[in-house]
Amino acid sequence: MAATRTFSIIKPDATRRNLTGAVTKMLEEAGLRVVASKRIKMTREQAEGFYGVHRERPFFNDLVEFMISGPVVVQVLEGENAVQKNRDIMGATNPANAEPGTIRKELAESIEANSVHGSDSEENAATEIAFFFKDDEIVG
Ligand SMILES: Nc1ncnc2c1ncn2[C@@H]1O[C@H](COP(=O)(O)OP(=O)(O)OP(=O)(O)O)[C@@H](O)[C@H]1O
Repeated sequence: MAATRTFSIIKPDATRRNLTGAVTKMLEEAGLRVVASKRIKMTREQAEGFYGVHRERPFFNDLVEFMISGPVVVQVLEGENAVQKNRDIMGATNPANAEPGTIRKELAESIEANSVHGSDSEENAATEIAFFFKDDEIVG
């Protein structure tokens, strides 16, 4: 099967606790290759745009504040079935419900401060990658 791509964010709770390496190691051990990576401070406009689908949810404002509360690492991941592989290693949104061995079970703090984001479809992955990366920043 051909390699596909997904988009990942290492969230501020993880960068704050120096877990960028630990998260990346778990992604790599799950069979994903990091083909682009940069550490950025998201602007409010970026966070609101990125999470626009959640605009009407009660947790939207807190989520935006959290995502701009510190640096994040945005990444493009490549591998066979990359979207699903990443969702599997991330674990459930709420770390309390996540399987042992997943990033959120092992490393996350709470349902909001849950250490990672990962695209939920190939279509969204393409949109999210284009939101943060130019084509020539991705080196497969
Ligand atoms: N009930 C909630 N309270 C606070 N924050 C929440 C809640 N539900 C979701 N979030 C936050 O919003 C993000 C997006 O929610 P979504 O339902 O899309 O979860 P997800 O698909 O597992 O996570 P992500 O989109 O970040 O990969 C979650 O990762 C989490 O940080």
